[in-house]
Amino acid sequence: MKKLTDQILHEVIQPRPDNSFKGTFGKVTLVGGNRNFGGAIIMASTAAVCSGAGLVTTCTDQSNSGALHAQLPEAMFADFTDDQQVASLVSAATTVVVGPGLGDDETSLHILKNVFANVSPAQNLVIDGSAITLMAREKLSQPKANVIYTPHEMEWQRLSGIKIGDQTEEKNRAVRDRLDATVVLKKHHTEIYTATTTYQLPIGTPAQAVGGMGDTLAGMVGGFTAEFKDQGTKAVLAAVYAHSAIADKIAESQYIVLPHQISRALPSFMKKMEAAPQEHHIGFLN
Ligand SMILES: NC(=O)C1=CN([C@@H]2O[C@H](COP(=O)(O)OP(=O)(O)OC[C@H]3O[C@@H](n4cnc5c(N)ncnc54)[C@H](O)[C@@H]3O)[C@@H](O)[C@H]2O)[C@@H](O)CC1
Ligand SMILES: Nc1ncnc2c1ncn2[C@@H]1O[C@H](COP(=O)(O)OP(=O)(O)O)[C@@H](O)[C@H]1O
Ligand SMILES: [Mg+2]
Repeated sequence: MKKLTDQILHEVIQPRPDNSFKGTFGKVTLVGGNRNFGGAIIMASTAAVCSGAGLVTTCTDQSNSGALHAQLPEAMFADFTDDQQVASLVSAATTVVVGPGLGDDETSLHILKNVFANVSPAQNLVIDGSAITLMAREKLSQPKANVIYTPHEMEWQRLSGIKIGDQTEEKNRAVRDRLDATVVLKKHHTEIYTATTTYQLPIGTPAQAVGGMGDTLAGMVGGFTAEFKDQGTKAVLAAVYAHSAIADKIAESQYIVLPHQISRALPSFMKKMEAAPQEHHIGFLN
């Protein structure tokens, strides 16, 4: 297993060209957040916006609209039960993120099927949380797209059939190869399975063991893969690394890290990473 280093950040986070506009940095469409889990999709959307995606649209339960706009006026809203609107927002996206707080009832399943029916091979599709659980339970086929799964160990057990205690690199890779997708297996020292390589994240802290931490990562993967779309899988690696690097820094002075704090720290963190490597350790949160 290859250990990720902060080098990945310097490779991926490039200065923005002068001659650019929001369309240069990709569109992210996020789908999730039922009546009970609105916070999950708001956290994911916040992460996508703060990662620098050009345009972010959140397809969620109508009841979350006010909270979304109050927290994150940069995001646009769509009702996730409006099949036609979701279909066109999914088709137009650089990256689609589906699953944070989606839930696992009949409505959730219908929405997930609509998303899967409208993605195309050139798009990135981040499948997280409830969407992984639903796919496994309903035995849904994986749509043709550049698929990135972000399961925790139980979600990976459901999807892969490999029990948590048996999730070895060899077994995980065999399932990854069958899926032909990128797998971000989240835990302490998260593992990332790409087509060619297995990476391990050597950083991260138990201060991250807080609800919404994975929703935030899913939004960051969405934001990075849209903004840095030419970087391919490296954008996923950079998002995973940045998520825990920021958390480690916050955890120097806090017992726990709140997921939205990671998102809010992203713009200044990314500015430091864009700078020369020798400068990047100097207190980016100050
Ligand atoms: N504020 C919100 O709205 C939140 C909504 N959430 C959403 O709630 C839905 C259900 O997700 P959950 O993950 O809570 O529930 P799940 O039922 O999918 O997974 C939790 C179960 O997995 C087990 N488990 C084993 N290993 C684990 C590991 N390494 N990490 C996490 N759990 C592990 C736990 O003990 C528990 O029994 C998702 O759609 C998620 O996005 C959660 O993210 C929590 C916050
Ligand atoms: N002890 C830990 N050490 C490092 N990272 C952790 C630890 N516990 C949780 N995390 C990270 O927090 C996130 C949890 O994801 P997930 O369980 O999907 O959260 P949620 O669905 O509540 O948002 C993952 O990125 C995981 O790697
Ligand atoms: Mg999760």
